[in-house]
Amino acid sequence: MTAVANTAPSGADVLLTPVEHQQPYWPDPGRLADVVSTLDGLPALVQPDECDALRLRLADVARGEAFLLQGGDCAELFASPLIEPTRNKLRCLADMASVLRSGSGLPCLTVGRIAGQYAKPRSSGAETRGDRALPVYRGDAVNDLRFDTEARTPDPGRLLAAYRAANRVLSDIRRLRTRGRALFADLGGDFFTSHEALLLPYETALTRNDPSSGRSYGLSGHLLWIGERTRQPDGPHVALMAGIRNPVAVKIGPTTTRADIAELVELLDPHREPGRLTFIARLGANAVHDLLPPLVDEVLDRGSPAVWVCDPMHGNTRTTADGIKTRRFETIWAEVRGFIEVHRALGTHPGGLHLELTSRDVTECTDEHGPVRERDLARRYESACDPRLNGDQALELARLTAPLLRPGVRSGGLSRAATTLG
Ligand SMILES: O=C[C@H](O)[C@H](O)COP(=O)(O)O
Ligand SMILES: C=C(OP(=O)(O)O)C(=O)O
Repeated sequence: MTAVANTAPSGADVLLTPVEHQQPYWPDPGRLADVVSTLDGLPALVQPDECDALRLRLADVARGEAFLLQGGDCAELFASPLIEPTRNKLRCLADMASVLRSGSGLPCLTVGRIAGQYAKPRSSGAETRGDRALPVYRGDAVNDLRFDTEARTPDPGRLLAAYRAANRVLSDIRRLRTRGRALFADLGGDFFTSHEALLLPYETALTRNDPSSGRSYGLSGHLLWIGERTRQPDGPHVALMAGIRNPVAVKIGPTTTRADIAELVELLDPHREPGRLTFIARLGANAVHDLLPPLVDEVLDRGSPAVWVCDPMHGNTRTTADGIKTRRFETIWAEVRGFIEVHRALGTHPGGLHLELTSRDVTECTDEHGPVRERDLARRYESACDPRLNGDQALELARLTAPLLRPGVRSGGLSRAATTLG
């Protein structure tokens, strides 16, 4: 497959030209080619059998026999005083998983937005401060958050730095697995990585053939997802994910149609394999009741066993009068509740949560009944991109969600899919 890589036109045009498929303009195509060839020669970050193991665990979720907790940073950073130790990230997910498990009676599968979440799709190519416009920050794998021209210029060398950073985090996870028995017991015995497969040159370089099965795997992470902005059925991201054997997910926003869902199912899971495909709905608290049912229905009509996960973050972002991007805890919770209600009404399984969160005591999302009001946001706003739940908010969301998972039909989606398949 040919990776799409945008190269810069010239000068200020870089700021103004819309980018294709969310690929940054790399000003030095020769350097990009060198980096890709270096990445081609580096060892895979994860192994095919680990991806297969996750697919099997996700099949349990597809059958309604487990719940998925997927969470972590909006944008991981290479290095910064704000960087959170891997152990703390895993502990936060482990605490949530314990609460979800004991409250719901279901096993909880934990997957981090971790060890690869270094690239961000953006709504605009430029960020303007005062009278100065620069390329927007697209994640540490592309450019630097600092607002100056050099820092914001996409640098292909950062793709190699992303590989090294992911490798370091994976080493941390492996070390914790050996030494942190209690931590891994709370995580559910195992832990998997995931990120948005956004940067095509990077993801293509880490797509490898597995000699034992003869199949291709995306070996930059266990679960790779396609974002809401790059989920076009005829786009390069869907084509790349269609060609790999990993479990894959697709984020779906409010403009998603039944026809989109139908095409995505055919392209990404033609064999209707439980655990292969996950839809991550991020529809917004106000829209979930109206928009989700026809999409779930289309999945059922297709005989697809796709897992349904709720991302209550990305459909509920707002900007304060002071220009701070935030989300209300109450609205996040309302979307989770709506998502579960829709699935209960349809007899399908509300399979999981996908959250931007941190164990750190940040003030990025407001909570009307907790300590973070709008006036507090600037106090400890550390995210490089979107607002995350802090440790207390994340645990509270798990506490509220768990009891709603207990009653109800647990195998609706798959059993209706099986019936349709005859
Ligand atoms: O995390 C997701 C996206 O990258 C983010 O929501 C885009 O934010 P923007 O609208 O500020 O570009
Ligand atoms: C960009 C993201 O989400 P979405 O594609 O749903 O906007 C994300 O989860 O980082």
